[in-house]
Amino acid sequence: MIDRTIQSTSYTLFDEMKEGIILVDNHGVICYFNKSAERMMQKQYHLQIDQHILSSIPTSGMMRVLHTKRKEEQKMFAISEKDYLLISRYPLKNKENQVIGALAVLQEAGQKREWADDDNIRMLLTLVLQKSAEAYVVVDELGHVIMQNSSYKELLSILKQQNGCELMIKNREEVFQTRRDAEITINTDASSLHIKSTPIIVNGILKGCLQIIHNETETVYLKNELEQTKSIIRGLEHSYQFIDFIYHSPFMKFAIEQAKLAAASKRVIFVRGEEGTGKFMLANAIHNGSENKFGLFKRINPKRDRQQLIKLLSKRFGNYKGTVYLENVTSLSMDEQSLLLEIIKDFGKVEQEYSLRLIVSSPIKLEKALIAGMFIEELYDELMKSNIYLPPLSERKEDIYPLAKHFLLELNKESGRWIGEIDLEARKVLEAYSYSTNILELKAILQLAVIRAQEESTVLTAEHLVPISIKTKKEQPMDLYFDTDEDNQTLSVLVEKYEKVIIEKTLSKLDGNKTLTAKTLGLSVRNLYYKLDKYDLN
Ligand SMILES: Nc1ncnc2c1ncn2[C@@H]1O[C@H](COP(=O)(O)OP(=O)(O)OP(=O)(O)O)[C@@H](O)[C@H]1O
Repeated sequence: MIDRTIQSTSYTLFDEMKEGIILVDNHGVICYFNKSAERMMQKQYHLQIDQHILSSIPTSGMMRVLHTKRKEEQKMFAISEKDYLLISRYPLKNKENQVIGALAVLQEAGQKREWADDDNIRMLLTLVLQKSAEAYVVVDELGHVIMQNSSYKELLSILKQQNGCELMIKNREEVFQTRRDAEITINTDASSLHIKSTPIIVNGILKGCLQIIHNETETVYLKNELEQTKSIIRGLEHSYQFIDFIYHSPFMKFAIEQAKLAAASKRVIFVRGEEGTGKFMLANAIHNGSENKFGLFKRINPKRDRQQLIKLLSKRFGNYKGTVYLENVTSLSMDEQSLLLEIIKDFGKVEQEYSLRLIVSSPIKLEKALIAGMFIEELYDELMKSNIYLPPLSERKEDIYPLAKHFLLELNKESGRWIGEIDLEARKVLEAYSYSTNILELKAILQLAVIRAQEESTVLTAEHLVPISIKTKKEQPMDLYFDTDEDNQTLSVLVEKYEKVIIEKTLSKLDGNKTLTAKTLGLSVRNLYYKLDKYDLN
């Protein structure tokens, strides 16, 4: 029970207060409430002395305070959907610290505010919008601007240039019609703006629209930068200059001179040459020697890079500021050839301004395809107008030795060896060899030779050039176990015997490497396996 003296002195005081006061005993029974409390509560609740607080206010927190013995300050309490009270509740304790009741102090918190009508909220919103890096504009249902932030104002000049204001209105009208979010992106070479419009609906009524403009120009710029950097890195991996070419032959000298001239012109260039003669290397050097050198160098193999090929043939590389290297032109279908012909003709037109540089190559003699009716004659004529021929190593033997020395140096660097010399016999062997894949094969042979050479070797000898030694030996009398005078042996038996010994010897010389053995003997790996099985050499 609440002390009677407290009661009498407090009640007179409480009656005068504008705050509402409600007092309950330790059981939660209402002992007192002042006029302010009655007035504040009457919209929803009916307070009555000697009634339990939960009968008057079912959601009251007084029982909790009695139980926890802890005060609660400035808690929001809803009287109706719009009206709120701020309530502080205090446990009342006697001298023995026993809870004898609880006191609630009620203050009016006012009405729940309408977003747009309330100055404070408007101020708060404006502050948030102003601080945002995104550009915002809020318009009412008639399209009048209610709020806009500084980022939006900054973007206005770009928006105006790009027809952006009209597009924003269109986007907003779509929102008004559908009452759903709508988005649009405005892209130009210089900038990219993404606009998102959201309806503002209050109590089911459309009040306006919030438009957020995200300036992606910087992102796009950074993306482009990244692409360019990547392309430069990619380029560096396979980047060639004219000075990287090793040659002594007049043929190559002529080809390089032609290529330098071609790099300075805008013509479509056709590079001809057998496999591994340096067509890619030359195309890349032309790119790096041209004004397109900062653009990407795209290599398109018609069989592998279908999408890129389609892009090229449908002229979607129009303003591409790099070089497209289309290799293996003979593998294009006739339809594709005629599209390519159209593009090449376009390049020839004076009025046609192509920033793209196009280099086409073919590893086989086009004449063969032409005679077989597999190549469009007009395309052949067009290509041949500016063709550069890279001869096979057999036609420029004087290049073999300097090339071999060059690759040897590279291999030394890679493997930490020092084979600085190629002896005379090895040189002769290298120069006499008939390379089927030209410089590619020369490189492979030297690679293997370095592996085979002793750790401390400083001179490359013919002994190290295994595949070549064998091929050369094939032309000369061979030190194989083979006797054609043997009686009672048919030719096929003799051939098989001979074949078996050759495979066995080659395999052992190549340290059991089946791929190289197959390559050296001109067999497919599958065929070699078949023969190994047949002669029980596994
Ligand atoms: N004159 C040269 N000097 C130095 N290296 C060369 C020379 N010619 C070619 N190479 C090298 O030989 C290898 C084969 O060259 P590339 O790939 O350019 O030949 P390709 O004719 O394009 O071959 P494919 O017909 O297989 O496409 C490359 O590693 C290249 O760097």
